[in-house]
Amino acid sequence: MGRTKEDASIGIIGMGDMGKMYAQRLSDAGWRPENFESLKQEFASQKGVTIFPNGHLVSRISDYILYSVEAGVIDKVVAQYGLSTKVGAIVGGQTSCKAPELAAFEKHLPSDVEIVSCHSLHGPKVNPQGQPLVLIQHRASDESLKFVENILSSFGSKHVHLTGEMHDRITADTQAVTHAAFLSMGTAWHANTQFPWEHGRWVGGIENVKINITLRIYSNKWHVYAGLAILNPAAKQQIRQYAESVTDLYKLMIGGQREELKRRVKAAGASVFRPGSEGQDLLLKDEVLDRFSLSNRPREKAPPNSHLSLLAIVDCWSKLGIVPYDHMICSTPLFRLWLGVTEYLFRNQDLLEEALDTAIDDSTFRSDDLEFTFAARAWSDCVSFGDFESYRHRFERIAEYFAPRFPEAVTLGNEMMKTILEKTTSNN
Ligand SMILES: NC(=O)C1=CN([C@@H]2O[C@H](COP(=O)(O)OP(=O)(O)OC[C@H]3O[C@@H](n4cnc5c(N)ncnc54)[C@H](OP(=O)(O)O)[C@@H]3O)[C@@H](O)[C@H]2O)C=CC1
Ligand SMILES: O=C(O)C(=O)Cc1ccc(O)cc1
Repeated sequence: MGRTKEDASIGIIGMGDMGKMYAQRLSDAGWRPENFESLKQEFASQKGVTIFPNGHLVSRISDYILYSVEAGVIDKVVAQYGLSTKVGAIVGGQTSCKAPELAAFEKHLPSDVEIVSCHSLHGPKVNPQGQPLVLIQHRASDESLKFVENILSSFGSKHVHLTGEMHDRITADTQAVTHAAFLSMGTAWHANTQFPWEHGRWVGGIENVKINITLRIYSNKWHVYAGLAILNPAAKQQIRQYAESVTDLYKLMIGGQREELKRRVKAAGASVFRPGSEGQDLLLKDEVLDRFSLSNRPREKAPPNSHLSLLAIVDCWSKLGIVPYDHMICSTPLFRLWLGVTEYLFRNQDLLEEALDTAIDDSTFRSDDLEFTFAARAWSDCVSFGDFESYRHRFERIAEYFAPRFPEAVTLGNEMMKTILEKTTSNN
């Protein structure tokens, strides 16, 4: 078709956080994205960006059109603008779950339109340099794939080529279950009316990661997490298994079944953290993690914690036959942190023994773990029922509780991510 990136016109439909990030980065590189009227002001000084009042005007003049809207409305939005797509253009989407996105493209786009979708595996505030960027050549020539790769090359991201189906399976393993764990932590703290940074029980590196990531998620938009969990069929099963693992381990803890608990957790650990990996560097180290505390309490020795959330993720991975290291190439920053803290616990035999003995002998964490168990099951039900409104309600109620600390948590969380990400690239 003879398109070159120099004279290509790039259209973005959905100028939210991700759409704006793409617009800024693509225009820096000399292309033109667009959107609607209210953004004119914001982008007035950004060279190469034209804001249009609607997706029809974007679609009819663009060579590559990227839908960056909420996953739950993708069908409606493509139905709305799809027929205005320029003849012979390429269309893609940025939603976090590809099955509904690709189905919407197939259903509503004219047959001369090619489809190359994408997914930046990080949030809008993370530098895309070196982060994974999934590309899906769904209905397109090799030449058109190259054209899109060329356009997005200015991000400096690592291109990962997958089918839509592979993408959804991997992101269910990496994203959906990770979010379920942190959402459950926030729910449990809220249920016990705790702000964890105000307690001596949650000090130290692992706890800093738990608190900062939980607040980071709740300070974000609910629909991002709801969409990628509810619309991805593989996610339901993963999240359900996580809730079952939490419940089973909690029952062993309150039943005082020390030997059975140790046997089960260690067997799961052996299948996830394969023998022979002992000599390898840990993804995260305590001196790094210790720096990022929301608490102004003096740093004491971290008190023992049962770490139910971490024991359960390893049990869950083991039950589903998931080896999380296999997904590093397609991992998000949060997943790498989550794997990092889990590995930190499981590759330190003393720490793991201490957590397991604490779970049996020390009742300090019982009520927290009880609420965590309820929370994991409730999030799993919410996702299984496919209920966006109740997801939104649960999410926003808890977000409101933590909101006063968001500004501080986001600043600290960004710093923590930046430092830790330098040490945990997706190559690890
Ligand atoms: N945030 C993140 O960390 C990441 C998000 N994603 C995915 O990217 C997509 C966008 O997410 P994000 O930018 O965070 O969410 P936002 O809510 O910030 O952006 C979504 C945007 O789509 C717009 N929109 C909805 N319907 C239409 C329409 N008919 N015409 C034009 N615009 C429309 C919304 O406008 P309005 O507000 O006016 O309704 C909003 O600006 C989602 O599918 C998400 O899953 C992918 C990677 C990371
Ligand atoms: O890193 C994470 O898991 C995030 O929460 C940010 C995020 C959210 C949605 C995506 O589709 C990709 C990245």
